[in-house]
Amino acid sequence: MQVLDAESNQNDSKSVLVVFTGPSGAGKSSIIQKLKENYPNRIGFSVSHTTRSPRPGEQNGVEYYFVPEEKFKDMIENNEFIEYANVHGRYYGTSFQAVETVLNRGQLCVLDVDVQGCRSIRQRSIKAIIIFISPPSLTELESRLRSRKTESEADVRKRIDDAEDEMKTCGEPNLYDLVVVNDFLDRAYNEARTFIAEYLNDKDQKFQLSL
Ligand SMILES: Nc1ncnc2c1ncn2[C@@H]1O[C@H](COP(=O)(O)OP(=O)(O)OP(=O)(O)O)[C@@H](O)[C@H]1O
Repeated sequence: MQVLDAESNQNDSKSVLVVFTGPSGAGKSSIIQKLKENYPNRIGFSVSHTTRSPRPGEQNGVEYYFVPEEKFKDMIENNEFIEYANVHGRYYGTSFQAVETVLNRGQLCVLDVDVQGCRSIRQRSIKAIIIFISPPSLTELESRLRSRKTESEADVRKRIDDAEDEMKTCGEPNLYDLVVVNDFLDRAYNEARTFIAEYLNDKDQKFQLSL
């Protein structure tokens, strides 16, 4: 995985936006975590904007850029977001600027985005690799969510319901570059990693976010 190992040589430090998506509990964070562990200097994360209030200890520009709703809406109007969502009345978004900051460091910018966000990325013709992480089955997904013990019973049910719809998007043409079934974590991780490395090997030009 030479191209993923490249650290110091500027010419080898190719950058690309890598988007992971898929149902809650499918294993996106687990796979991203392994990429980060194995390629600590190659993987970067952009700082998102949000209208929610900072929690104790959170700093503006570190965990998030904390902005008033008016400012967030101005940014939407000005097309400054690659994707954004309103979750329980609070806005969250990934700005072009934040992603470019990571890409300009010669890093891969890794995002975890919902299916709607992926559609937005495709509609805007943003150059990105989009990888859908699929659970082996909904039964296995449910079992993993329960074992994680981070959700209430109602939240688990909601996630399983949403997962059924999200899984249907796997068959949509031109939405995802790769669908990885996360049966065994190491195998799924290797499949995603190999795909990214091959993409980087293919593209000689410096990565440009906009067409
Ligand atoms: N291949 C696997 N086999 C068994 N368990 C797994 C596998 N991959 C991940 N898990 C476990 O399943 C649970 C869900 O994984 P993870 O938190 O990575 O999902 P996620 O897609 O990031 O979810 P969310 O979108 O809710 O953050 C975790 O407890 C994780 O340790």
